[in-house]
Amino acid sequence: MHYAAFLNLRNKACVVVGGGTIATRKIQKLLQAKADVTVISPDVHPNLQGWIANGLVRHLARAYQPTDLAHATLAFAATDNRAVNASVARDAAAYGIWCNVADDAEACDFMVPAVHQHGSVQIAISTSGQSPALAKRLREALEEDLADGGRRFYDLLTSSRIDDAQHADD
Ligand SMILES: C[C@@]1(CC(=O)O)c2cc3[nH]c(cc4nc(cc5[nH]c(cc(n2)[C@H]1CCC(=O)O)[C@@](C)(CC(=O)O)[C@@H]5CCC(=O)O)C(CC(=O)O)=C4CCC(=O)O)c(CCC(=O)O)c3CC(=O)O
Ligand SMILES: NC(=O)C1=CN([C@@H]2O[C@H](COP(=O)(O)OP(=O)(O)OC[C@H]3O[C@@H](n4cnc5c(N)ncnc54)[C@H](O)[C@@H]3O)[C@@H](O)[C@H]2O)C=CC1
Repeated sequence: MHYAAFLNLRNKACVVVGGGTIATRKIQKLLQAKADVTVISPDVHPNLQGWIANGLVRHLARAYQPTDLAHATLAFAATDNRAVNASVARDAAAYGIWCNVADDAEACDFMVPAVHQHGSVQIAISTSGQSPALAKRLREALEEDLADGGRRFYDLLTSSRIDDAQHADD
């Protein structure tokens, strides 16, 4: 079982290796958290290109080098090359920083959950890395229910309140 936590990444140096679809998804969430993002990749996804042009993301347009992690707080290995991702994870460990590895749940120091957000409330869903597609489906089911009035979700909250009250009487 992993330890669930919400990170304050404001102004923290986050280095993302790889600039494709998955890197772009991770970076979108990092920008929402006001992290200081550097992406290292010879080419980048069009959305990422826009953020780079707007000065929201720093881009090193080349292949990864081990010293790229020297001043990072967190590392994200998100290339389409397993060996490169494994090197990023190894180098991060040598620098004593935590690494998310997009193609290897076992190698992750931390994993990114599926998140439903409403204002300052966030509901994060993880399957402990066992089924990311299920985490996504659960988030979508929650969002569909909430868009439809949230009856199932509120029923669940109410029933757990009753359980809590019963336990309090024990
Ligand atoms: C361990 C983890 C590491 C990490 O990335 O943090 C990881 C790992 C892997 N994902 C893989 C596949 C897919 N992942 C998704 C989607 C999401 N994956 C996310 C998180 C995580 N994915 C972490 C565990 C989270 C947990 O605990 O459950 C989400 C929740 C968050 C996010 O990425 O932002 C986001 C949904 C966001 C949302 O919509 O809410 C989809 C569907 C899609 O993309 O539409 C597919 C195709 C699935 C299919 O086709 O079945 C593979 C195989 C890759 C390969 O070999 O090709 C690996 C590698 C492995 O499993 O070892
Ligand atoms: N964790 C997750 O949620 C998911 C993970 N994946 C995994 O993520 C990996 C990446 O997927 P996509 O983003 O769709 O691939 P993609 O092909 O869109 O992007 C790969 C990126 O890696 C870059 N790259 C390749 N070698 C590099 C190097 N040596 N240094 C720096 N950058 C390098 C490329 O320039 C490209 O920008 C896939 O291989 C897959 O295994 C796939 C689906 C979901």
